Amino acid sequence: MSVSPIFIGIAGASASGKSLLAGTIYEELRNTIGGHSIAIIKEDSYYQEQSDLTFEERTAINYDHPNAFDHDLLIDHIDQLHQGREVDIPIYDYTVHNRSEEKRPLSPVPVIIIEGILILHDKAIRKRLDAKVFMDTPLDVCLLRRLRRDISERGRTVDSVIEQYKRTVRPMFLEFIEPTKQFADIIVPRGGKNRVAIEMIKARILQMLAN
Ligand SMILES: Nc1ncnc2c1ncn2[C@@H]1O[C@H](COP(=O)(O)OP(=O)(O)O)[C@@H](O)[C@H]1O
Ligand SMILES: Nc1ccn([C@@H]2O[C@H](COP(=O)(O)O)[C@@H](O)[C@H]2O)c(=O)n1
Repeated sequence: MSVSPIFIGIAGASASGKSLLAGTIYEELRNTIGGHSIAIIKEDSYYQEQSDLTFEERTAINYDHPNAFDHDLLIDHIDQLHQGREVDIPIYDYTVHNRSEEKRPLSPVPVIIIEGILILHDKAIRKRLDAKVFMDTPLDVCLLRRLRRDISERGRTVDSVIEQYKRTVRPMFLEFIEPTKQFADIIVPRGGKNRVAIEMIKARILQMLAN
């Protein structure tokens, strides 16, 4: 019998703790429902393919605008998984601002967490989610965390992180990301280590699985 997954969406500013929250729920639920019962999809995997552009051209792109994502492909993958079919998820490489050659096959599993800055922006995605979470972490905290992470993990410099923050990250957060808080079922203050929020989301997932 094929599985029709439950989809949980986690949105919020860059470096607000979406990946940490998703990873924590994943690790802790694995112990309860089994490792083959839960998976994470990153919206970042669906940044537009842009091999036709030079590295300099790709560096100049606004990666915080909804148009930077191929949401149609993400929607198609959600629907395929919903129908019990395996999908090939692109793998994104931030250091070159492009998809890599490889893909990650994902079979339908009972619980799929989808996390990304604009996961609640698109109505067509929202209506496919069974629960919607928004990380409400203060922007100054996000900037400090992003600075550290992007330098150690995404090949960036202090100057490039600050320049990008002023040019796109902050303005696009205010224009496109923060307004999606209204669509959330659960708003998580402080970030990915909020224990009460983690327990509540896990309990809700287990309840949905039982029904
Ligand atoms: N509550 C927290 N306390 C300390 N560090 C955190 C916390 N939440 C996230 N981080 C760190 O901040 C960085 C960004 O978090 P991440 O979960 O990757 O954010 P997002 O997925 O929203 O971009 C990571 O290095 C992560 O380990
Ligand atoms: N080539 C890229 C692609 C994306 N970004 C930034 O990533 C942020 C979203 O990812 P999070 O894990 O931080 O939620 C987004 O704010 C983009 O600015 C990038 O810097 N380079």
